[in-house]
Amino acid sequence: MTTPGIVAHGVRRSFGDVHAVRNVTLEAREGAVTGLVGPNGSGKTTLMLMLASLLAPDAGDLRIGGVDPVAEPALARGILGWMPDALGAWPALTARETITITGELYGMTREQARARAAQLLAELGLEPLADSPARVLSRGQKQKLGLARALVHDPRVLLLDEPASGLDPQARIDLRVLLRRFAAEGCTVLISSHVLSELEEVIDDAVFLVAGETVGSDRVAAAASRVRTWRIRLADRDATAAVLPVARTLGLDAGVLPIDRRDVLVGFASDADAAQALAALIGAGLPVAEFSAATSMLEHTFLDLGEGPARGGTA
Ligand SMILES: Nc1ncnc2c1ncn2[C@@H]1O[C@H](COP(=O)(O)OP(=O)(O)OP(=O)(O)O)[C@@H](O)[C@H]1O
Repeated sequence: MTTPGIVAHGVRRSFGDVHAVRNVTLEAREGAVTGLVGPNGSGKTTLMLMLASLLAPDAGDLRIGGVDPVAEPALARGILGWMPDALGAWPALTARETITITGELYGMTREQARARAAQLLAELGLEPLADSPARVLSRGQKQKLGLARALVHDPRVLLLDEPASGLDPQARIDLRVLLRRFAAEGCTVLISSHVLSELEEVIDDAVFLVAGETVGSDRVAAAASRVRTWRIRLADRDATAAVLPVARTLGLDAGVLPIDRRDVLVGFASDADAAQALAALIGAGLPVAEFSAATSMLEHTFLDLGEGPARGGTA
């Protein structure tokens, strides 16, 4: 395999009787952000560790920027940046020292590493904490330091395990901008997250992992195309009063339409059907104040693949 970006083929890894990764085949393109989506315990971290050359697979092939992380871990580590879900770093070192030493471990001179640390501290908004020991940083600040560490040697491939957990809304937006810029420069990003709505805003592609196995594209397409629920709200009445005119206009039985707070919920098989229904409601003179999908496409697909998600919250 010589394809740049990230490639995994038939990858397996067990811990005793636990088959953490049973059969993973995926490709994450260069110049794109790929989301790794799966429920708790589905094998995401195990897979990331193997890609990061920190855990050997029992079977299968891996390539990071064309390099085999099993056969050539040092070469692979020069290409990839790895951000684990929790920063396991030296608590007594300051943020600046942490980044500088990491840079030196990647072969930079002290001067180069210091300059890079100053640049990353500024870019990630960590300057006010640059000289505080890592142990006093909040969870979100530690996440930023973990990201700085992953970026220190200017990697071409970025592996991020739950990078947004603990970040405030502004920091999440900054992370999104940074990842998009990284991809626009031709790099490869693989990112796992439980916050599907957020992931959807940053990714180009998604890979679904269920019980240690990547889900094939036809199964994903089938899940994505199943009936999806939409929220409909009328401006001049509450949901109980809206059910009847909405159902009548759409030719549905009012008795079977669920209500959620101020919204009437209606299932549509496709975006085209939803668009047609919206046109019908407006055509009937109903004051439609809201007409939106109740779940993001990613969440909808994930739910339909038969697993419960960790919705909305962070890990
Ligand atoms: N070192 C280990 N020893 C034994 N079992 C392990 C080890 N690491 C992971 N596992 C098991 O492998 C499975 C996959 O774990 P993994 O951490 O890869 O899942 P995950 O998808 O990252 O989960 P989460 O979303 O909760 O972070 C789980 O059943 C876990 O208990």
